[in-house]
Amino acid sequence: MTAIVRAVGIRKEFGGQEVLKGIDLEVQLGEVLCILGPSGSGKSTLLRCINHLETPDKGYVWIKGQIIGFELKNNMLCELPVKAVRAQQSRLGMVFQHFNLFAHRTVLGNIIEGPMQVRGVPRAAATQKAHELLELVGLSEKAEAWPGELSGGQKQRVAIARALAMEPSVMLFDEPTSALDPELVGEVLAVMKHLASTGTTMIVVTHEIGFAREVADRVIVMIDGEIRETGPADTVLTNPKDLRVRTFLSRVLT
Ligand SMILES: Nc1ncnc2c1ncn2[C@@H]1O[C@H](COP(=O)(O)OP(=O)(O)OP(=O)(O)O)[C@@H](O)[C@H]1O
Repeated sequence: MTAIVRAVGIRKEFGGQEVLKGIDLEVQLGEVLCILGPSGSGKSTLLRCINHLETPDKGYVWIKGQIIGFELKNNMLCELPVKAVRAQQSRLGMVFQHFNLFAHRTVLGNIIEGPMQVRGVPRAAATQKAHELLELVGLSEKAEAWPGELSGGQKQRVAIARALAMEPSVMLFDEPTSALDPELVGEVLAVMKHLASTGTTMIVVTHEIGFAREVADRVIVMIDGEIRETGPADTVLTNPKDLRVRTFLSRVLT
């Protein structure tokens, strides 16, 4: 097995409150991992520590064997300069709850920006790839549209295409459907299901238990900054051992 993501001993506190209490986690090549848990249990913070949008107070994350945010100099770990961290982050496709599209760029402009600016891909190649990705997310006809002309579901599909354009090693989703009207959730989950079926390595923070049950290779449940349960979706969702996980699931499954 090949671990694409390895997190060891991740701790994070905000204002004296410990939000992550020593998280160890591995994600294998092609694996879909869903992170579930009550509001405030630290799911988003864990995701943000994995891609170094938050620097853990303790612990380290390796992406494809390379430690993120640091380099080894004279046998000592030193913080990397911001630009080098950005380059590392570009190997992690991040999809946020609130899309974060550039309002003053067209759909196509949003997708080609990263590959051209960060990876130096020529415009023609970036444009061709963007059209392929728009087809993948079912939005070929929207290439020249502005974000403001799109529904929430369409915006999120563009955000997924934009993340994929960077050819990331792993896709990170932070509650990608939470900001959507209920009738738009399905179209985004369908794109994510398709990605999962193509072997994309994915870490998904979600409240969509149905998605986790259907798509996840593995589920973890976080409670109060700790992983309290981990295993195949069916086992965790139908027969959790941890009492607090059982209480959480009984609330969300009814
Ligand atoms: N930048 C920050 N500054 C201060 N506190 C923060 C920050 N980010 C997160 N927190 C706090 O850390 C705790 C965990 O937040 P986090 O967003 O990781 O939880 P979550 O499980 O993703 O919750 P939700 O499902 O509601 O999104 C919360 O108490 C939150 O208020």
